[in-house]
Amino acid sequence: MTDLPFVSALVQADLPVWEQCLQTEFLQKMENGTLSEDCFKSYLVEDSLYLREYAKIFAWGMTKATTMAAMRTYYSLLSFVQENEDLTRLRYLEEYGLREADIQSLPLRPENRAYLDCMIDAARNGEGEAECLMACLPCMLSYGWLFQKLLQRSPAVKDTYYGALVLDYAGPGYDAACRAWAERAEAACTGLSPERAARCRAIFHACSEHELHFWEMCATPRTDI
Ligand SMILES: Cc1ncc(C[n+]2csc(CCO)c2C)c(N)n1
Repeated sequence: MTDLPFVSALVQADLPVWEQCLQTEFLQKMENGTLSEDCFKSYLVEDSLYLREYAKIFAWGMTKATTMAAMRTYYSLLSFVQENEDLTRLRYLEEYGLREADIQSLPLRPENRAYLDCMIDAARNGEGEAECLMACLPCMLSYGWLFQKLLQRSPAVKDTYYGALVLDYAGPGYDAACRAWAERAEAACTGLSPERAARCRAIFHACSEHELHFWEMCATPRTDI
């Protein structure tokens, strides 16, 4: 991504945070095959709630779109999230006897709520596409980076129960999607005033930190499912 200077600099600056994500108890256990199904089930439930709310970031983005190109970015992101995020997750949920409809009334845990509030605030109160995309990007790019690393370091993970999830994010299809989002974010962040560029960097960084807190939270399962 050296041809995307704004986005590359963001990623470089936050690699230490993403490295910390890899060191969290949840991902370490996923990598070495000792993650309990309780923890994983809890992650799936929390993440399903997260993804439902995550869709609203694009809704806020759309209200501010000034071009058809921006509109298209939002709806293609929205449909990608709904289609790609859902397949594997719904299959796992089903194995636990959980249907998506059954978990909708569960409360979001505080770390999840705080992360979503941060993203929604950026999309709702930011000036436009740049802020909205900065809020979404760490979630998208960190997953690609994390699961590629995990698979490189421990190829045997693909033969574990969690292999399907890892492969979803570590493959070339997901990588190509990340590249397309990064290009879109680069275009949205090119030529911003220094003040606005700094605000965008702060949003990206805050969201990377929230990803870390989300992984940390997942080491302790929910007690209400
Ligand atoms: C807490 C949390 N953070 C990131 C993702 C990953 N993710 C969410 S939307 C999206 C883009 C389309 O797939 C990606 C990669 C997740 N599932 N849960």
